[in-house]
Amino acid sequence: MVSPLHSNGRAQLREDKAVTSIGELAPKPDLRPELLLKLSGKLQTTLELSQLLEIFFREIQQAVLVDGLSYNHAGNNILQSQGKTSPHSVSYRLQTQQDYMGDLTFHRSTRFREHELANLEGLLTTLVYPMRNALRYHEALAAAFRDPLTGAGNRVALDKTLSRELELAKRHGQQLSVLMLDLDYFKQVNDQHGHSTGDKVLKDAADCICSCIRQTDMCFRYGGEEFLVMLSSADQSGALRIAERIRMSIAALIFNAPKGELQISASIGCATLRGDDDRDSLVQRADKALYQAKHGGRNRVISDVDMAFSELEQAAE
Ligand SMILES: Nc1nc2c(ncn2[C@@H]2O[C@H](COP(=O)(O)OP(=O)(O)OP(=O)(O)O)[C@@H](O)[C@H]2O)c(=O)[nH]1
Repeated sequence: MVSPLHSNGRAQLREDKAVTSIGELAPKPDLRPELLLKLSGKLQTTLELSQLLEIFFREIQQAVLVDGLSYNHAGNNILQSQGKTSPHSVSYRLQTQQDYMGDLTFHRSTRFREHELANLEGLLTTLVYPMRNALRYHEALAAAFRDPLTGAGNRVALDKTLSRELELAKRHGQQLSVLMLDLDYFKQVNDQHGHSTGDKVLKDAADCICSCIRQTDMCFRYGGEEFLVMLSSADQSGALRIAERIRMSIAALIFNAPKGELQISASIGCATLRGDDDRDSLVQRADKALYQAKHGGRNRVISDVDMAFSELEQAAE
């Protein structure tokens, strides 16, 4: 089903018009069956959402000239666009009886005429099922890279992402920092409050970390109660600031466990990319700093630079 959402220009007439099928909209589409057949065939050649939108945007130009196309699926955090935005736009919601498949907006410098809107609606019917398949593929891929308990990235995602980001940071001379974070005395949480409370604590700690970082940063579950946070474009002082914010936010969490209120803390090791680093050396320095934070009493942040200083001091003694 394709439902008009909102629009401007002449298409404004359609605002709030609830439709249950294309057939209810007047006028009827004026599209060559061969065009629809060809478009349908091309849309079935890919499961990649961006490619699907690219094909759709390119092929519909034969029937209706459009400057740009944007696609938004808030639930899946997807926002994609083709071409350019223009003053006039018309939006449609794509859905079947079972699935919501996002909102699509067409942009143009001139108003859409009624027969063009009817044609767009006709063209959109070819997109519904390929879009559903592309979304399922997208969700399956996302699930393969996500830790099911916490929603953080898993180790597979970490391996892929960190190598890529490290290469990019080096090539563009940008900063990159990582935080290695471990919840303190987590075994006691499980032992005293039960495993399901432990699971809840892990999930809330991951949410808490994500709420302290930017959208371009990423949080991965590294192991049981250990997380790695990748901070793009963050130098040492920026990374320390974020680490401290995370530490304080986790310490402020209050859990209503069956045996009463429970609070937790986290120790964090922080390392910033150096010229001679590879993925392993960067992570190892963050891990070493985390070890220091644990041995320094826990609930604290230690950076690789602090660690280097204390090693120098020890050597001088
Ligand atoms: N509930 C729950 N517990 C987990 C999960 N993964 C690992 N754990 C537990 O996390 C605990 C980690 O314990 P330790 O490695 O001794 O660390 P700790 O008690 O946090 O002590 P420090 O790190 O030294 O502060 C173990 O009891 C694991 O069973 C999980 O997915 N859910």
